[in-house]
Amino acid sequence: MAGYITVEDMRALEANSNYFGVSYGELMENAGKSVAASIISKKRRCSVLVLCGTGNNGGDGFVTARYLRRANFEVFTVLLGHSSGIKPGPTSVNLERLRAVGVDVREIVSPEMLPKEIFESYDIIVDAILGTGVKGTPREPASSAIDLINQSRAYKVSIDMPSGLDPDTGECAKCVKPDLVVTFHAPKKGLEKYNVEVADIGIPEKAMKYVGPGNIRGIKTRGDYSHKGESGRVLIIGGGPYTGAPALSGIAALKAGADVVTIAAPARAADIIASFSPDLIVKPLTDRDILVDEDIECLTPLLARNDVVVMGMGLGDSPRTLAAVSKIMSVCDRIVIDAEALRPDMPLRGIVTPHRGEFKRISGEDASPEELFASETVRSFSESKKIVTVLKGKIDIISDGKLVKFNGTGNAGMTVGGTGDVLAGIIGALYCKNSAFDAACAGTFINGAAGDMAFDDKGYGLVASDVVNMIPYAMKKYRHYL
Ligand SMILES: NC(=O)C1=CN([C@@H]2O[C@H](COP(=O)(O)OP(=O)(O)OC[C@H]3O[C@@H](n4cnc5c(N)ncnc54)[C@H](O)[C@@H]3O)[C@@H](O)[C@H]2O)[C@H](O)CC1
Ligand SMILES: [K+]
Repeated sequence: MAGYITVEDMRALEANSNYFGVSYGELMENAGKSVAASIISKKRRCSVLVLCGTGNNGGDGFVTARYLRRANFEVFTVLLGHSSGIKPGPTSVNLERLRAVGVDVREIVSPEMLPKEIFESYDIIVDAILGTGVKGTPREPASSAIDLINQSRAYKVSIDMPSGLDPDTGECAKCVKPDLVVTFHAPKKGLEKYNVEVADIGIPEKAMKYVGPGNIRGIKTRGDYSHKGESGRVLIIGGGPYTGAPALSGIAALKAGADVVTIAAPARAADIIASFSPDLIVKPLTDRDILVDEDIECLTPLLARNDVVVMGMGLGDSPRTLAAVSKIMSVCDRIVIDAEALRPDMPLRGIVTPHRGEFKRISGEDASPEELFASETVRSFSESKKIVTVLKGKIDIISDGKLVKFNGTGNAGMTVGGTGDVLAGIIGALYCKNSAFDAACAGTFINGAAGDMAFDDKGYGLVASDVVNMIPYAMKKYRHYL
């Protein structure tokens, strides 16, 4: 059996499935059909009572009832609630489809209305009252229905999970005690002690392997009650020969949700960077032109005050600078390392964001994107260094040494300079409040999605600052994707 899956992971898969082309309605159709098939494979034609809640678990029940009816079972359906309480979507559609094939669906809104005798007059009872959306102890009329189901001698089948059970923990203040549970896609830890069948409901492989809206929905960023600084403080150590790169990273980090972004840059570059945006705090370092060892003293309090460091972009590669970079890197644990700082002799940590050439420099592996896509090169490199790697390409490859995810957002217009700096800034912002792997996956998806929005707007004329401007729109579009 596949490993256990959590409710949160299932919701992410559902959202990704919808995004990659298999709709909630199709998933529900496959779910209900699989429950009916399981019953038909075990029981000759007989009478079935289907009890449905007002959520999608109930929707699965409506589909199950329709397939059992089609197989000439005698089916009676009870909706525990009023049909007006069903949200528009696959569940309401399937209620109508069930009624359209002539199956009676009685709406029961209070326990007194429950016809107790029917719990003893059907051979099978299908429990489609509550699934992963249960919150707390079952309320009426679900509560009384669960009691009546448990007192019945009928063969009891629970859809997805016994109604009332917490699928992640198995806790159950009051829940159905089924003979069989037909759950979807992968087993849940809370079902360990039940007789469980796992049904494939057609979640596309892309939904599992690629980053999608389902991986964004759980990302923590600025909340309604956040105080200044709570959403993350990012320190960018960059600039010197180049001034645009750290500025792009800094503004991208702000637009991705960081509260405060400080850019530490050599003196000459600092003034220029500060002129790019009033939103950036810029800290000039000691040397006019490059980052040097002497800067480490003044950087130390900044390193302590910030949640995440993003380092590399625009620093240049003078030996004095690289020596300082190595020392700074060795004292940071939440760091995003990009561009010139990506070198094999560096104590790489946190998250690295190489393109193909930089990946060859740090790993010695010069494989084509196709080979890398098909190989486990990135995973094993990440495992060996105990870091998260974002290998940028047409398809980005993200790994923490155990998991591998691909990202398909983005376009050829993003080969323009600076988009890597933007990515590093977005990931740095998300890394303030999320795990390295989640920040890397979500940041890569958002960066590409912002690039796609910029491409829609400007075609191949897009520049990195156009991508930066689209970050809030991309986050808004995909964080509420359900
Ligand atoms: N994961 C998948 O790929 C698929 C899952 N499907 C099915 O969808 C349910 C989850 O549906 P959801 O609408 O999120 O929640 P539920 O139907 O479980 O319940 C929500 C429903 O119940 C009411 N409710 C919540 N708590 C209580 C309570 N303590 N007492 C009474 N009523 C409660 C709430 O108000 C809502 O009305 C999943 O389990 C699968 O069965 C898809 O259909 C197929 C793909
Ligand atoms: K159920």
